[in-house]
Amino acid sequence: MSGLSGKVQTVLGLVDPSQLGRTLTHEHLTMNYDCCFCPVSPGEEAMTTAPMEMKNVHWIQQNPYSHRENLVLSQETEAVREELLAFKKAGGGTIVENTTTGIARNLPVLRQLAKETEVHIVAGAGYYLDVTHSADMRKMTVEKLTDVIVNEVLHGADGTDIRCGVIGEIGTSWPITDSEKKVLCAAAHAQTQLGCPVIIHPGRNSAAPKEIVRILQEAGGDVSKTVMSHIDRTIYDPTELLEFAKLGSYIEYDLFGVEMLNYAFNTSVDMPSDSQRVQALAYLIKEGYEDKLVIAHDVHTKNRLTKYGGHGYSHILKNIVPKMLSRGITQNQVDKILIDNPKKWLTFK
Ligand SMILES: CC(=O)NCCS(=O)(=O)O
Repeated sequence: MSGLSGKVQTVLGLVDPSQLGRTLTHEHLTMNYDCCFCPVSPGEEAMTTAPMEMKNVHWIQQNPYSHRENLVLSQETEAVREELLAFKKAGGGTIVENTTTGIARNLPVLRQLAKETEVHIVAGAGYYLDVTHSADMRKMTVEKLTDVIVNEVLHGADGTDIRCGVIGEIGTSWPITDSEKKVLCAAAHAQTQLGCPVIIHPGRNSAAPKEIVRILQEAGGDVSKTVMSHIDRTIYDPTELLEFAKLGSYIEYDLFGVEMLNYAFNTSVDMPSDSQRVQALAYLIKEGYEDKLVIAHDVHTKNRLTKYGGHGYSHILKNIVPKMLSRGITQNQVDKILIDNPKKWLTFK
């Protein structure tokens, strides 16, 4: 294991796990999502470049991936700084920033935000979806990819001395591509060397999380120290959910705040509401999984910011926690989900 054992690595250095407090395990503070632009139906093209103003807010909320400017969260550092101060005031402590290579990770901005707001920020190592993999990166062997990821954690990423404290979000499509399989194996090998947390973005198919766990395990990864993201839009069937839960990863409901009729990336599924997300958490708690749940908003487009009429980074603390309590989830269970589980996951072995 590395010299990081027993610590959490933030963009400002190592901290004792007891310092983290309430933690959102999957957010973005600066990124660019151009790679996932969704074309609109004929006749609606003008909306893709419509100004981000009040009369267009509802359309953008319903079609977030079809509005060009909405995809450029990296232009909103000032608004994000204000939001982080509000998050801290609401009782928040730590944000895991999941932006990896391919969607414009910007570590100097993360370090600046952490200094200015005193929110702990943990940055992500590794690579996003296949669609963002460069020609050079595709030529790399698993061993070379492992070296890159290990280096991002031990020495710093993107030519900086700013170190990542988690591997991911590692992007996977469905079906998982060959290049993504190589990255998953590299993530598992790097995790074995470092004893570090890993977080995965599964493809949009209920079979995807299980298949990812299989690949990670075969490569020697520690699934008990891995978060499976976006379960909200991936596994709906309660029986399938329990089958997946048995595999032992953390289960992340991370689209809190998203209320959307048609989910453009997979129109065959109905995106759950926040109330349904809380019901899913209550169900998994009843089935004995309170030690394996983590939650977040996965802010990754501008419309999610309060500046644009969105819910911001404090929605969980201000609105979802009271809802959880009103639906029979105890304060002790809330604290596990927001404090204890993230702390355990983020601490290097
Ligand atoms: C940045 C990112 O990967 N967000 C996930 C969006 S999705 O709709 O849940 O796939």
